[in-house]
Amino acid sequence: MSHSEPDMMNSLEENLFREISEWLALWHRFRVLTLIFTFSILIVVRTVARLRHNRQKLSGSPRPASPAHSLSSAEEKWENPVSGDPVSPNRKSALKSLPPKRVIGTKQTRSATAARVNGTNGSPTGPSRIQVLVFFSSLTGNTEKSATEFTRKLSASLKATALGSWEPLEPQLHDLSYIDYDDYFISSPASPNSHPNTEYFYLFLLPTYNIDTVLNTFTAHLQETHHDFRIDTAPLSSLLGYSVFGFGDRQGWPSEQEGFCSQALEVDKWMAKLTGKKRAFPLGMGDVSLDASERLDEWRSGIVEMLREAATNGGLGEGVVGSGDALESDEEDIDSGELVDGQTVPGDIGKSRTKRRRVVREAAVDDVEDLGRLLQKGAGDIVGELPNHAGPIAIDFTTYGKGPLSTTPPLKEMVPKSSPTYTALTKQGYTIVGSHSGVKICRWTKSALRGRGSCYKFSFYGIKSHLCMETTPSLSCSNKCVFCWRHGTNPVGTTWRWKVDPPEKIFEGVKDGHYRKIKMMRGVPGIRADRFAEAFRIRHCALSLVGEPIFYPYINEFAAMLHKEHISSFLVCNAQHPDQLAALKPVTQLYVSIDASNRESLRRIDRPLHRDFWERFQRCLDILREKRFRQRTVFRLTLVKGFNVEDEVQGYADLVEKGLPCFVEVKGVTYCGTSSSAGAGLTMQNVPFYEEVSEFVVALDRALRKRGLSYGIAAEHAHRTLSPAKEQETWQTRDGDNLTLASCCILLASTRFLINERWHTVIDYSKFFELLESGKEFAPEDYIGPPTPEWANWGNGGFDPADTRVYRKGGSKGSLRIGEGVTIGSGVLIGLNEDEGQDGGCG
Ligand SMILES: Cc1cc2nc3c(=O)[nH]c(=O)nc-3n(C[C@H](O)[C@H](O)[C@H](O)COP(=O)(O)O)c2cc1C
Ligand code: SF4
Repeated sequence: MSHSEPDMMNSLEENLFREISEWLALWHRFRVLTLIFTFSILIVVRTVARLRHNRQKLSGSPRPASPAHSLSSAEEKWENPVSGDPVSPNRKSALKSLPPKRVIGTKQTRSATAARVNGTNGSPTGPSRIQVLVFFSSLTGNTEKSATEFTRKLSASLKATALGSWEPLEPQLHDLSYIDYDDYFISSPASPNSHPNTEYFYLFLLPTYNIDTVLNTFTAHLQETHHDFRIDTAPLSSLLGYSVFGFGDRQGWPSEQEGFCSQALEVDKWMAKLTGKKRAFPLGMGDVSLDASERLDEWRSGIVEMLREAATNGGLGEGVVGSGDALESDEEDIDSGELVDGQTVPGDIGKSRTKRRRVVREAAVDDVEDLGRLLQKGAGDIVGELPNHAGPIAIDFTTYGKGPLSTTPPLKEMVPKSSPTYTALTKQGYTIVGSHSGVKICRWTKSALRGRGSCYKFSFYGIKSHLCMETTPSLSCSNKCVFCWRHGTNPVGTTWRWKVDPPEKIFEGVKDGHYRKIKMMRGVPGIRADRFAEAFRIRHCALSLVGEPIFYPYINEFAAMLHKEHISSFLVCNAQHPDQLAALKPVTQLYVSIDASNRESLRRIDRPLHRDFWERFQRCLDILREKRFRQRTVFRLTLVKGFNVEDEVQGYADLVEKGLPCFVEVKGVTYCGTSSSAGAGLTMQNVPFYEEVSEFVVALDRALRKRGLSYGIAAEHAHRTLSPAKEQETWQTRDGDNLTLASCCILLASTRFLINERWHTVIDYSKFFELLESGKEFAPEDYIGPPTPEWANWGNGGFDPADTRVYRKGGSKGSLRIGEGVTIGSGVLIGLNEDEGQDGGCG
């Protein structure tokens, strides 16, 4: 039987209808699942695509035009933001398709940097180019205006400065609101292929806002980059360097603690981390309502000078912690305990000190016993040369009225470069100049550079520590004092038997050494740009470092050179060379160390080499008495408990009566923890507490009055700590270095300096030079300056309120003695050198 055509059609339609119904039923049954699945797939695909896009930005997305940047005509064409090479549109799309890139910033080693600069690492040599990038941000336009002007001036200065073989490129200005941070702050720009030796240098000009601005985003970016596990912690370490200048307003934010320039500080901190501490110049700060443009000009000059030096030396050169040496890896935060001078990190303090002591122990002591051995061994090696001076002679300071020696032994250098003494002294931070002079910056200079206080000479006499150079033209002396912080490494002797360097050589050498040390401070966190700039004009010289300055045969010529450059002179001698003291021409202030009040005590403390030491000492007091109307004279007393304090007040009063000094400075001994001091029986128990020093001064004052002598307690510089009995009153300071130090000095003055019931201990330095240059005789009263500041008067502490006292974070509440060592980490007791812990200067 066959089906008709309409039947067949019906059956087909039925089948189709059934299938559609089944599909619809299936759809209704699974539609939710299907939709979810489809959306999931779409989301995954989209996320992957976005991720790929973002990672490609690391290697090269076009940089959006910056309005400020367009000030420079050099930036018309599109460049590879990393290398700076021009990129064709085709190359751009090729860059986009690159796979995600891991960004690696290599920490530069000294040798690598040198090799890069010299082209000895296989990279092409040829003249280097310096590309300065100036980044700024601005809300109300002030910083933008300053940055534009700054860049223009910088460009002119760079063109006018001899940068050796380095070619300065036109500085580029970038507004942080418009650039892509990834282009500049994830890795250092690479040199363009056409100029493989391009060095990049970043400058930042930043205002501070306590409201949310682009700077918050920027600092967050720096912070994230530092912490990003895909990126090395110092990815910008191949920059030549960086520096930051902040604009703030002291009217609303008077101090850094209250937020002045806080965002510039923040950026400076993160950049130090990202560059591996390549802060090439200190953070500058300017008050927009007072001195911003002046400070900015100063800062610019400093930057140009630094670049000039970098060009000359082939890099930033040496620096102390945090100053441009990528190898330094300790924490940026100074409060975490950075030893500025010792290049030591907290955990290493014990180790480093131990090492230092070992070096010192290994160093042979050039003391009097060694002299014979040295002379025998090295006789005839070295003959001194004194161009323009009276030839090398063996000078015996210690014999009276003798003619020249009949036989002149061949002379040798006091501290030859090859000697262990030289090694030990340089390790301790001295710069040895010529063969017998030294210079070192003391911790107060560093402290003042950070705005954290000057030494007692500022409180008493108006000397700013960052303008002060501490030096000696003779590392040798004729005592072996128990408290000497020379670690027994210095040469001693009763006669000068060494080659004599000419004063010009010493003068130039010590200035150069001092400035070099100051320069090395440029990258230390907290250094104030204004003080840093000022520090390159020495105004004072403390001739007191170690040794005996008047031992040097040309001390008068040396002092004259200081005075010619209007550098005041404070000279400390140890009262063992009366002839030289008598022949000394006026200095700004003349000191004699009074280490004991009687013969036996002096013998025990100073361990003098001269047999007639007490007679010499007495003669020096007579000479000082004679000089008291021609220059300011000072007794410097160093109290050592158990040696020269107890029952000696009357003895000291006798000495004051004999010498009638203008001033008596009293300080407590600093324990230096060396084997020499331990060998002499000196321990921490010999270090007096602050109130013990004060009690002594009060008793001495009383004793002087009883004798009818007109003296009074004028001033103090008390970085004090109190004894455990007064522990609740204890506060601890941390001035500059990482250790909490106590330091105190109290000044008794003759009433010649009490005018209208006010002490006048400060010096009028200009007047001093004027009087000196007049050639006429003058008296100390002729160069008295303004009254001693109120805050320095006895009982007021002596800390300049304009500076910032820094309290140690989490510091122990226990009491430290003056100059006491502290126990750190592994429990090593660290002795402090006097120059680290106290007021520098010998005696
Ligand atoms: C709202 C506001 C907040 C500020 N906050 C601070 C501050 O916390 N610390 C500071 O030193 N200056 C502060 N300043 C001062 C600015 O940093 C200063 O005026 C600066 O020159 C502004 O730069 P600009 O004009 O480039 O935006 C503030 C100013 C304003 C208007
Ligand atoms: S301690 Fe001495 S060297 Fe240091 S700043 Fe004071 S005076 Fe100058």
